[in-house]
This record gives sequence, structure tokens and C-alpha cells, in this order.
Amino acid sequence: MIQDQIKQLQVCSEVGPLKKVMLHRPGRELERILPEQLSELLFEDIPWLSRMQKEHDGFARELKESGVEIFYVEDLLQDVLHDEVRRRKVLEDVLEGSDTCDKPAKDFLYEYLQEKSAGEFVDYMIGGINKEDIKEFKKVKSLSDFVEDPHYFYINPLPNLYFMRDPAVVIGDGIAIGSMHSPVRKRESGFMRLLYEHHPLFARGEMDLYFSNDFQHTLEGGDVLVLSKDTLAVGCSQRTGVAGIELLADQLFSSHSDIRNLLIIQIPKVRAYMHLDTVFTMIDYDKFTIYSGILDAVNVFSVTKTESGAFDYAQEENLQKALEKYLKTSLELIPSGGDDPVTAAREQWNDGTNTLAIAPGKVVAYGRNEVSNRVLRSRGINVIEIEASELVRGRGGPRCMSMPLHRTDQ
Ligand SMILES: NC(=O)NCCC[C@H](N)C(=O)O
Repeated sequence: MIQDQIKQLQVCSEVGPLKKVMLHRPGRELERILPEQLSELLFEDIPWLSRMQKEHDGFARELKESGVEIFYVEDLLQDVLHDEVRRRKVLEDVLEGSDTCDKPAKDFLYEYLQEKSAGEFVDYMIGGINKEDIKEFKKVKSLSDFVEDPHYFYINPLPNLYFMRDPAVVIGDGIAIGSMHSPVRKRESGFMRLLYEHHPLFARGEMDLYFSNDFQHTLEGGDVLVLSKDTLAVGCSQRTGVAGIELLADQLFSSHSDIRNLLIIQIPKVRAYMHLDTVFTMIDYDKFTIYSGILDAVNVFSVTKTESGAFDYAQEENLQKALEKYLKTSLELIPSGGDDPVTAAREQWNDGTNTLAIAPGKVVAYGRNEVSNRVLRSRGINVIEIEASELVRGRGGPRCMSMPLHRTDQ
């Protein structure tokens, strides 16, 4: 039984036909963002939620029409949080680990939230809680009433949860749970850990765990690309550092994983390219799209496992040669945004490079990036366009918004 469940999840490339994916439909957490909190919450602008939901539903519709089964994280969380003991544990983790909750607020919220249904509980955990939210809570007096403003959050909202790519990644038939760089995203990977441990979809903790949200060093899913059964690309970026990458290599090399090689792609540590997948995605077994504006600033290293189990490090000549060496094929790097550096930079900012492959040579992309999509089509790629006036405001595209659970590769 457990073996069958484990086989439900398998990702051996970025492009094999996508069968199952996890998403989060944006909800009221997006309506909690205030202009003065934008940078702390990792947004550039205030989104219009109802339009964003329509756009997200359009994304989900395209996936379904291509035969992809969708699992919404909010539903999976409800499945495991029907259990009262687990709800209590989550509450303890959230309230005790919070600097924003003083004692009277904690006492009130323990009682109030413990009584809620699994659905309402999940809704509060994602949407957050401030003083204005609950009538009875407004009457509770505490120090925070004097020192904080009324919009102050006792439980922070999770506006980045719709970027499902980052808190966890399936590698082969195991999983790496991210240790998030920013405090505002840490609860997201805590949720993935909860699903991993208790949900039957994740074989209730029986899958190999290659990275954990409680590791001290950071690693986020947007930096991990499964290139083939034995090779990963890992971005060394603003969000994922060398210590996290080394830890991942160590965990993979000392487990049953088939991964033998990690290609470390070092990119500039800037907001516009916070993860590797904002500048580089795989679109077919022998095709990638890349933002050419970073090519001169990229360094590529490899870590491989030797016969004796030791690590072997090397600097690679350049990205194309390194990919060809480890994927054992000649391949094309297609410039997103085309040849004009101005268009390329503008479209990269709006996630033109962040495509989601749903089959070899078939990708979902934001329709707004007209030049990038034209270039891809001219190279024989089937591009499914989705609308993204609002989805784009959190700085992530179709790949960032999806966590593949199962792909069928040959
Ligand atoms: N893989 C990705 O690049 N994900 C996009 C994350 C955007 C989010 N606002 C963040 O800054 O973390």
C-alpha cells in the first residue's frame, strides 16, 4: 500500500508529461497587503484579488484541459487538520514561535481557534488574524494595543502561498522541503512538512526526505530544477546559498536517490532574479529558455558523487557545455524576450522566462510576454498563454505557481 502511494509522486525531469500538480488559489491573504508592507511581504504592488482569482482559475483550467489533476494545498491541509491534536500542534508552533503575540492574545487565540472547523482554521492560518478580525478579540486588552497599530497581525497572512513551487520540491520519488529565506514564507514550508508527515498523498512520511524546513541553511524550490533522473540544477541565488546546496547534495548522495550530479548555477543576488527559475527554465529534453541579460554574470560548478562516495567539485566552462555534458545531448538555449536587451529585461521582470512545461515542448506562459512567446513558437514550442495582469504582481510565473507531483518520463 505504502509503496503504491509513494509511486503516486515522481518527478524525474522538468518536462515529462505532467499528471499531478499542487496549486493554491489566491485568497483573502492577498487583501491584507498594505503599501508600507510591500517589500517585507515580497510584493511590488497591491493585487486586485477577484481578477487574480479569475486569472488563476484560467491557469487551472488550462492544466485540467491538458489532463493534469490538480490538488489544492488548502484542501490537503484541511484533510490533515480534521485531527484536533494536529490542529493544537500547529497552533502551538504558530503562536509560540511568534514575536507578535503577547500572552493575552495567545490565550484568547488558543481557545478561539481550537474550536474552529478544519476549514475555518486553515482559512485563518493562510489569511492571518489581526485585532479587527474577531469581535470578541477586539475586547481583549494587551500591551500590543498600546504599542502597535490596529492593522497589526497576531498571525501573519501568507500572500506568497500561491507560489507553490518554493516551499517544497519532488525529486525522483523523494521530496525536499524548503528552508525559507524570508520569515514571511516560513509557515508555508511548515505546512508542506505537515502534509509530508500526515497526508496519504505523501505516503505519510514514507517518502525519502532530502531537505527539511528546520535545517538552518536556506534552500527554496524555485532554485531546484530536476533536469533528468540523475542530474539537478540548483541556483545559488538570493534565496539559496552554498551551505544549503551542500547539505542537499549530502542528503541526496547518502540516500537511495538516483541523483548523482548537481549543477550549481550561480546567479546575481538581486530581487529581479530571486530564484534560478526566474531566469532559466527547461522546456523540452533538449531546450531551455534563458534571460540572456544574465549570461555574462553566471558561473557554473558541478558536484558529483565519486565511487568512494566523496564529493568531487569542478568549475564548468559555461552553462551550455555543462548542460550538454550532464544531459548527454546537444541542446538549444532560447533567449526569452528575443535579441533586444530592453524587451528582454522587461519581459524577464514580468516572468517571461518562468515557463511551466506540461509536456516536452509544450509550456504554459504569461500571454503578456509577447516577444518571449513568439520566440518560443518560432523554435517549435507549443505555448499555452494565460492572462496575468494581477498574478504577475507577486513576481512569479506559471512555474513558480505550481508544484509538480507526478510526471511520466520514459
Ligand atoms: N520560484 C519563484 O521565483 N517564485 C516566485 C516567488 C515570488 C515571491 N513574491 C517571493 O519573493 O518569494
